[in-house]
Amino acid sequence: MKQGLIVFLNGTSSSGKTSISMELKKQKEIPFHHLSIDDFFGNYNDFIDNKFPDIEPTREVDNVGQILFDPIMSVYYATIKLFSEMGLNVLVDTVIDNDKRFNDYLELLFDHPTFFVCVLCSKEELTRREQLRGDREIGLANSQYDTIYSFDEYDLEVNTEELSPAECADKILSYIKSDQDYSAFKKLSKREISIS
Ligand SMILES: Nc1ncnc2c1ncn2[C@@H]1O[C@H](COP(=O)(O)OP(=O)(O)OP(=O)(O)O)[C@@H](O)[C@H]1O
Repeated sequence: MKQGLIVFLNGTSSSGKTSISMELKKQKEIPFHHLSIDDFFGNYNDFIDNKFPDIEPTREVDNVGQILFDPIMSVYYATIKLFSEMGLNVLVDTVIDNDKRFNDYLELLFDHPTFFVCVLCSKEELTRREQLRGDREIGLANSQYDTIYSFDEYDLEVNTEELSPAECADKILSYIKSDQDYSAFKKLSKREISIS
């Protein structure tokens, strides 16, 4: 049995990853599961932000985020891998916002078919979308920009300022159906992590 294809959508917040994922899920030719990091953190955002609506904590803990963050990421990684092992195609909707995270993904996916897609958008348009959405901090995408778009290898690039989500999804599907290789991820190397 073949491993499931991992379509890895890399782009800043508001670049359009979820919108493309929804279009890919809508079509029935190639079935996909959508694995969004936002869904994995959904229940825990208040803890991470230190907001406790009901009962106030009686002790201070500095690294609440860290205590929860790493285990949640591990569950996310394990789910991507498990789905692919089960022969299910997955849409990985996340942000690679630091080098350690990138190294984790490289280690996790090096022996799985990984289609690395750059979901690109200009800084001006990202800010415009943040203002329209109202549910993302203004400037978040710009603060992530240089790190997230620092990779020089992709199998495919989609520009969400020029193409609608449906057109981006079509481009991704055409690539998959063309039976071209998924080689970008394998060409990337682990990054040096500086310990300060
Ligand atoms: N191709 C596109 N053209 C125009 N607007 C778009 C396009 N793709 C997404 N948008 C708009 O941009 C906003 C963010 O889209 P979306 O939620 O898909 O981004 P995202 O990358 O998943 O963001 P996040 O990582 O913050 O969850 C939405 O308001 C959406 O309607």
